[in-house]
Amino acid sequence: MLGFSGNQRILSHPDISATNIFYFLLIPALILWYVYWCLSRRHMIKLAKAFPGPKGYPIIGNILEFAGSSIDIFRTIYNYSFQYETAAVWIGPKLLIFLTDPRDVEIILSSHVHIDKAREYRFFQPWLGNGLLISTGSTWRTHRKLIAPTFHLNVLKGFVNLFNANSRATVEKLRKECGNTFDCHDYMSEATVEILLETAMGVSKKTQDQSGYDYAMAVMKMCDILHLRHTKIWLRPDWLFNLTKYRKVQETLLSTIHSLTWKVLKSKKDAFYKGIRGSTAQVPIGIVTDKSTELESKVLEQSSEGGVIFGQSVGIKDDLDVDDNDVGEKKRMAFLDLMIEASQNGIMITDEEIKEQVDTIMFEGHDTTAAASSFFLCLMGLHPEIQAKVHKEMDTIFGNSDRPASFADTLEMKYLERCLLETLRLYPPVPIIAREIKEDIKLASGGYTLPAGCTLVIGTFKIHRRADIYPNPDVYDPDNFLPERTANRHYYSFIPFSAGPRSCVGRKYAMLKLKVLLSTIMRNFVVKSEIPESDFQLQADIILKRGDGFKVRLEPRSTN
Ligand code: HEM
Repeated sequence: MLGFSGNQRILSHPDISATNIFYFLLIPALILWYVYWCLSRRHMIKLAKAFPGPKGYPIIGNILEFAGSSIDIFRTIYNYSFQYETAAVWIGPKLLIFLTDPRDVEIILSSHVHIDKAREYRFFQPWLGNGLLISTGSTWRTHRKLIAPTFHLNVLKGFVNLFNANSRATVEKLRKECGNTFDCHDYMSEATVEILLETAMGVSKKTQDQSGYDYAMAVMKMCDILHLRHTKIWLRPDWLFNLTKYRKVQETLLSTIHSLTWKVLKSKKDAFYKGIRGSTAQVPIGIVTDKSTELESKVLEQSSEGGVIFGQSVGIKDDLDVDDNDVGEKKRMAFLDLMIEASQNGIMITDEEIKEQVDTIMFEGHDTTAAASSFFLCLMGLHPEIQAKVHKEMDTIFGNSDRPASFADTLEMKYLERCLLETLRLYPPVPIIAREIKEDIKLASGGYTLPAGCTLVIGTFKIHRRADIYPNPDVYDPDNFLPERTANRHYYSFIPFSAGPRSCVGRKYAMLKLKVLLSTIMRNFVVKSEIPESDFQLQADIILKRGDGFKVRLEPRSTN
């Protein structure tokens, strides 16, 4: 009673309100928390101090420099990369360490331990669930083992007819744009979504009442929201994000995206129960290409010996390069066929988990290749002399024939492949890779040690433009990928598909599909482009794109 009346007296005192008491206690509590927080991070702060990097303000660090649009942020980071090869940057309490030395990158990417994605990937969770891109630990290991063989070259060869059919359909759509200046990215996005549906997912694009275009647009807008959450600190906590308009927009976009994934899954399961295996998409008459040739077998033989296939994986063998003998007949299935078969045969994978993997492959498999092919076309338009060599190669392989490209033809597209690799060097669709570092790691360069608890950012874009690795690093020069030039380069100095155990599972799929799609386009058109590379407005919202659009003009090729 006494206490109650005492409290009452204090609270009714004109100068001591409940609010005053709250602030009176809050301030020391905050100071105590800050001191505790600093003490608990002493080790990280000490190791971070050894790194070079831009000076920041107390508490907020360098946050103000990363507050602009995605184009501004990209420019800030790129400009800093000239000042600092390795840099520590504080975004409020968060420590980011940027690496651009291939020797340091190798330590991280080749490791089977440092495979955890940065916390920022959690923003993908409502969309991709626990799919391959963001999962970790035993879930990731089990699913990676299941999924990697579905992108083996022997599976991919079976997709060539569908790659051709869809590439021809794209050419017919593009024909209507002849003479106009237009953004080719929309066409590339639609094509890459539809190709994925018909190949890796094995369903006909015609069974979807929603077009690949709507899906691609929803994915693009979802990436915008995720990018906002990465760069605007107030959108990071879920409870604050949920109060904003973006939450509602995200829900609508995810409903478009997930409705396609569920439809794909249902359609594939229906086919499975009817005993249908393989893609249900029809290959138009006249598209079917020749079976294996001598050249094909020779190159495949080389590939199983040393991973020599599609230039970018020279000398390194990973889980996509398993020998034919390691992959039993049963396992040689396309992605979704295998997922469904596995779930029916007692392998513990639920429908929800399959759906998360479908979402992951659909996202990773379309937006990346759409960006790569759009950059490729812009660069062709800007370099007529290089384009002429691509045309010459096409004429040498196909003559005057308009036959579809066979797998063996793609192996002969050596110059086009070099142009593609050079495009991925200058404009890697995934411009950075981020990891959560759980233990201190000694780096190879500069005597630095990465502190446990930091977020590591591998600057692929900058690594690809290091003057000590690539002479004239900003110049588009496909000869950078001549065998004699690649032979002496550090393997981790070209990592558009990442590398090591968490490398891109779809890299061979991507290269084969891009070769068929781009060769079909190049056989039919001359590409023109007026905006010089120095005026490209690069923006890195998850996938590297041009903020100003991928503007090109097409003219029909007279030889066809
Ligand atoms: C030019 C095209 C592509 C590029 C440049 C690319 C690049 C990458 C990169 C850099 C990563 C690692 C990301 C990270 O660690 O944060 C990655 C992972 C991944 N990519 Fe690709 N990708 C491409 C095409 C594809 C395709 C066509 C597919 C599937 C059909 C695919 C499926 C995946 C998956 C599932 C992962 C996660 C792998 C794992 O964590 O185990 N990608 N990709």
